[in-house]
Amino acid sequence: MNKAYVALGTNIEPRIEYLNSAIASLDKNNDIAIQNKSSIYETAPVGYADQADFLNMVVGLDTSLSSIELLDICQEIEKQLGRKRGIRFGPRTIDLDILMYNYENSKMERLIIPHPRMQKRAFVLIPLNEIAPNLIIPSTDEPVVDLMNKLPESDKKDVTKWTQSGLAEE
Ligand SMILES: Nc1ncnc2c1ncn2[C@@H]1O[C@H](COP(=O)(O)OP(=O)(O)OP(=O)(O)O)[C@@H](O)[C@H]1O
Ligand SMILES: Nc1nc2c(c(=O)[nH]1)N=C(CO)CN2
Repeated sequence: MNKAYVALGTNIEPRIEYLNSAIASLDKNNDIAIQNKSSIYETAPVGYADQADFLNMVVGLDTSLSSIELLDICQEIEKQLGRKRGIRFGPRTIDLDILMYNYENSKMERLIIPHPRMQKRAFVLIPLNEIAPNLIIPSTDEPVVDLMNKLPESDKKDVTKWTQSGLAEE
């Protein structure tokens, strides 16, 4: 069995429905078993500022799929949920990024693991830290908690827990 971490992001309404549908689609795949889920965070857009806030979260899963087969499933779910490719880093109904696959450190044409931008992203490291603080990221040899603590305060403050009621928790 292989262990993978997948980051989910959405900034087109209904954001919560897109997250829930993507997780349900992953979980109903016979070759995937979701083991843990982070809280959902509301996050300011990074990379391309002129767009709506995102909801982000991370799931940990066990899978018998290879990393490329898992990427195919993630891209299929993106397609089913109406993701259109447009502006780089721009708005999307759902984005599924493979952060880690076992302790692989590999670059293929379609897939780079660990995800090349994860170490700098508060919207990835804060939820990942909730479910896997001690996970070592091979390209850096550092655990998630240390990478998260090194993020600038200004990035961390743009990531707040999201609740259905709309009342922020932190
Ligand atoms: N670890 C990875 N997870 C998902 N896609 C990846 C990964 N590494 C490389 N890719 C490739 O990146 C391509 C572009 O992905 P995508 O359009 O989701 O990028 P993006 O969401 O705009 O940016 P980012 O990857 O920074 O979140 C995909 O077609 C996929 O083949
Ligand atoms: N806050 C936030 N910003 C982003 C996100 C995301 O998921 N959350 N995804 C992006 C796609 O690459 C670009 N910018």
